Amino acid sequence: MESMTFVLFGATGDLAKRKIFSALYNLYVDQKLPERISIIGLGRRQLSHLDFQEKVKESILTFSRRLEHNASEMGGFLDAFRYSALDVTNSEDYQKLLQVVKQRENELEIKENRMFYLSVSPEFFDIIALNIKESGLGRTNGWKRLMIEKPFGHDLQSARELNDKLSRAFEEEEIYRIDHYLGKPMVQNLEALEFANPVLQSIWNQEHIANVQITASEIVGVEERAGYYDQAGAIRDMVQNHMLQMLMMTAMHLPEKINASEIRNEKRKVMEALRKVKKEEIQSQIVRGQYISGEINDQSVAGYKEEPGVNPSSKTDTFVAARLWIDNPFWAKVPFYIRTGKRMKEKSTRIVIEFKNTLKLHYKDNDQKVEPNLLIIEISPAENVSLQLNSKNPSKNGKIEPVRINFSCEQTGVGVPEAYERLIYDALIGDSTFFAHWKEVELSWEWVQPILEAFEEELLPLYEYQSGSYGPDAANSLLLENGFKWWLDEKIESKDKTL
Ligand SMILES: NC(=O)C1=CN([C@@H]2O[C@H](COP(=O)(O)OP(=O)(O)OC[C@H]3O[C@@H](n4cnc5c(N)ncnc54)[C@H](OP(=O)(O)O)[C@@H]3O)[C@@H](O)[C@H]2O)C=CC1
Ligand SMILES: O=C1O[C@H](COP(=O)(O)O)[C@@H](O)[C@H](O)[C@H]1O
Repeated sequence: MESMTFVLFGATGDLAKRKIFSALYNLYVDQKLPERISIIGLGRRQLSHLDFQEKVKESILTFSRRLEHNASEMGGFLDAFRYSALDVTNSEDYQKLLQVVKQRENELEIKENRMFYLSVSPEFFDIIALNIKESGLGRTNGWKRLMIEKPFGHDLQSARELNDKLSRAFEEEEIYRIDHYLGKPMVQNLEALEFANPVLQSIWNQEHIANVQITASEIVGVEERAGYYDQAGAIRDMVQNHMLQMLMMTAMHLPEKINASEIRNEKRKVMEALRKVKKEEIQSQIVRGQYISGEINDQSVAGYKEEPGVNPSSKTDTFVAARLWIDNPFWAKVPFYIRTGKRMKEKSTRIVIEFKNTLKLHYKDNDQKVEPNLLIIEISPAENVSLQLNSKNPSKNGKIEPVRINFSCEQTGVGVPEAYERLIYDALIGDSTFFAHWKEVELSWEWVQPILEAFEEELLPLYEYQSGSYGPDAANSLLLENGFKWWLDEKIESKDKTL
């Protein structure tokens, strides 16, 4: 790999501490960083290089997936780090930064390849890009790249404005928009699952599939992020990005060639075919909810409005479910259901593909209930693929019962790279397959925009749901109306109450 400089804005922040330093360290230990790399951390506070290196070390000891550390390896890694105090709004600080970058490039004989990682509040994304351009940091005779965290905009207009500003300093192919769900091994595996298995490929369409269900449920509540979350809600925090990315990865068509631009092209086509929800139809296609107090794992937890920092009369959605239709020949009659929520019964991200149940007809004259075949892709915390088939149970007089066949794909553990490692590595080698292209982001905002407006205009109810439940009952009705149910939910919980 070519030598380079990695400039980290927000190096004193939470994300750097919990994810980025460990990811870089693990890449270093796995020999996936260039031999010569200069890593420059930035933040407003004053820190010496040594203090900063000590902070990096502490983060790694606390958060790295590795349990054992070799002292000389750690020393070699920390040696790459320098710290420079910089206020992102102060253009003179970028001149100082340029000098530090150049000095290290000279010392280490590093090519002018520069990666800029923005792990700071999104309000700073545009000013930083502008200053990178104007200071000369972006004028290199190597490559330059920008890695950018979410959220990318607050709505369609702000996302477009941000993109316009970024594109004055960086070309689209130089921008790596992180969606950490695209770094999850099983999301990356979706592509192979379909395309590398002709048996699945041949039935991955509306002729054989009855519906697709994508769930991302969380046990945690809003935690310490009320300031951000109360303005965002589940629709911006999860649906606009992670849920729609999972939908694109599931529904995209096999490209002629499997490479970044072809895959992103196919994903874009899915979004272009995604039927827009008209405002007057939103109430019948979208369900929103907010958690109230309840019990999770035998612990009482507070309701959303009682959480620190949340407006006590907040109407923010902490749960969203939706029925979506993709108007193309592959998926025309297949409903896609998505749901995501905080303070739900379990932490589970999964995709369930329900196949059409033609067997019902054969068994209609006897008492036999035949369940449909399911393909269950568990993304996290378990990573697994299983197939639900039907089989005779000899101990029950040959009664036909569903059985699950597991193809264990467990990819966790100390030896397996985490999402941030995969994504940072891909960006370092210039592979943008698992980053969100601007077109995907824009089309996602276009789909979400009328829903945001309907929420603001109170065009649909905000259902309460108890913490520790599967969300409001109305989310079950979305499926029941088409004769389906959410698979893998143990039972349907209490009746809904509107706020
Ligand atoms: N934390 C997480 O788990 C996740 C975070 N993200 C995203 O990552 C980004 C960073 O989040 P997070 O680390 O949690 O945020 P923090 O608030 O913990 O850190 C913010 C960082 O920005 C720096 N900073 C703030 N103001 C300035 C300024 N004027 N000039 C220079 N530096 C400044 C701070 O440094 P100092 O105080 O020294 O100035 C600090 O290093 C955000 O976009 C967030 O949405 C995305 C997914 C998950
Ligand atoms: O981006 C986000 O994702 C997390 C959930 O991520 P996961 O990897 O734990 O499934 C969510 O908690 C957070 O609100 C959101 O900003």
